[in-house]
Amino acid sequence: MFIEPIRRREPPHLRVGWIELICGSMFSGKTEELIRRLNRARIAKLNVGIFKPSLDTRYHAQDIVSHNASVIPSIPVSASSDILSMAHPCDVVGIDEAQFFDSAIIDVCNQLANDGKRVIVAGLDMDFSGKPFGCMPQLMAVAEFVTKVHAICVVCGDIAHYSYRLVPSQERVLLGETDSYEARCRRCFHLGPDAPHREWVQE
Ligand SMILES: Nc1ncnc2c1ncn2[C@@H]1O[C@H](COP(=O)(O)OP(=O)(O)O)[C@@H](O)[C@H]1O
Ligand SMILES: Cc1cn([C@H]2C[C@H](O)[C@@H](COP(=O)(O)O)O2)c(=O)[nH]c1=O
Ligand SMILES: [Zn+2]
Repeated sequence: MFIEPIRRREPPHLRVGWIELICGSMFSGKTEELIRRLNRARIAKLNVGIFKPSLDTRYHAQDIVSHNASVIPSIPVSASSDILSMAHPCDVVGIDEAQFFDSAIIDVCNQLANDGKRVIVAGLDMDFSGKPFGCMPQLMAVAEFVTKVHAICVVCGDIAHYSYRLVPSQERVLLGETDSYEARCRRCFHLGPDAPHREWVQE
């Protein structure tokens, strides 16, 4: 488990900020981990701002919702630069689905951290074809802390770090959940549509 660096209450001009990145495949627990860290910051009575790309309307237009139904309210933004002005009063800034943001998100995160804020970003590190997704490689490079979380392969039960797409679209952006994607390990990702899904074992 990630142990948060202590957020001391220095005067704003003395604060040191940083970037934490939470990455992994779909269903790996990125959003749960983001919500966990943000809730702890709220318990510490810090001013927390939470943002997501407005195109992510999958579960809810405004809230961030995990596959396990944890929820936290957020502000949907269409351009990453919108976060800069809105996050001005915040001590802690949470950003979900970072892979969907434009490349300016890297400067935005750096500016927020340079301004003394704790910036916690979650996003998919690879798309459905196994290629690095958008701004994620650059965010990994500039973050002080990177946490890679893993799902469970729904074919064989091993650790999964790929998001296998079940539908024929080749568009990079295709919102969905278990209707359109499966978490798969390296071996089962390459088995394609004929992968033999393990049956439930009853003891
Ligand atoms: N194949 C899977 N592996 C692990 N967790 C899964 C899987 N399928 C569904 N889940 C559920 O998804 C939850 C994680 O959801 P979430 O935090 O939204 O993940 P992410 O943001 O990485 O897509 C898990 O706690 C679990 O309840
Ligand atoms: C692999 C992949 C995923 N997406 C979409 C599908 C979901 O709407 C989000 C990922 O959400 P999660 O919180 O990580 O489960 O991204 C996509 O558009 N393209 C892809 O290649
Ligand atoms: Zn597998």
